[in-house]
Amino acid sequence: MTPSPDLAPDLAPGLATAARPAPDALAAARAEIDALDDALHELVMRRAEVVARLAASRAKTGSPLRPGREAMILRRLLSRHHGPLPAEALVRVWREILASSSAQQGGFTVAAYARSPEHGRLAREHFGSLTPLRSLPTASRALAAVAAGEAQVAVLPLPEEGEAPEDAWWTSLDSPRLQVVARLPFYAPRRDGVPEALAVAPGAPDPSGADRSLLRIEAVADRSRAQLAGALTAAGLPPRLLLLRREGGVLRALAEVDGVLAEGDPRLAALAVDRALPLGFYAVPERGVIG
Ligand SMILES: O=C(O)C(=O)C[C@]1(C(=O)O)C=C[C@@H](O)C=C1
Repeated sequence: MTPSPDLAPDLAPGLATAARPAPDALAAARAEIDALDDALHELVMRRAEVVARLAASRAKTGSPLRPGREAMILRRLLSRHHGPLPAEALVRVWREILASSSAQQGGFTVAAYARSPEHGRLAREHFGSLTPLRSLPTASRALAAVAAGEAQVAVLPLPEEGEAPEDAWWTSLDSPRLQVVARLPFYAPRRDGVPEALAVAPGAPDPSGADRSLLRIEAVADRSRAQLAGALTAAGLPPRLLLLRREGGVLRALAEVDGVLAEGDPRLAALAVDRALPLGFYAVPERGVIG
């Protein structure tokens, strides 16, 4: 006779015991989880109250959104993180907390030029699942939404060598009015081949302690990549990356340099080019350990 499915565990009692904890062990684990959830919930509510007090005080001026401070918080938590919870899950939880914390201080809308679905997902994951997100068909429309105050931050694809002219948003970024303030994703150990994005917002970002800046260079006379890199290095700004575009007799380059670079920096005066405009900076993303 074939045993009924209900009777099957009795035929392999060892297996049934291993798969299911004894009822009292299950109840005890759940009671412990309930107590921990209550403790976590208390702390999350207390955190939101501190943010509300900060918002009500005049201690903070400027944008509610502070990507540099957020990066410092995440780096600190990642450096103390251990145990079975994946670091990516920790970051996802805190991205939601930080996004709602910014929203608590006045609310914000993201304008994303989602060139691919992955770009849209990057914006959503970074700025939280509850944040209003407008998906716009071009980079210039996303930037215009921020310039008009309809959105507080634009998410745009990371610049690439040889991109289409309409995608090369950095060539016309109206800095220092709008500046690059973050690079997305902030934490991504397993993102090989997945695109990255930059966030652009009004005004200057806060330094995070480990930052990289973007600098737009214009030169009327043609220069080779090596000549431009040499000029930057001679001015104390060795480029980590240099994108070049030649359009209408003007050479435009985008240099990525270590540290914080802002208008008035003496290294800019030492730079032998026609025009050099800092476009903002971002916290160096944490790439974590792959595995
Ligand atoms: O530190 C601040 O300025 C805050 O507003 C607090 C807080 C946070 O929740 O920790 C919220 C939003 C900012 O983007 C960064 C940090």
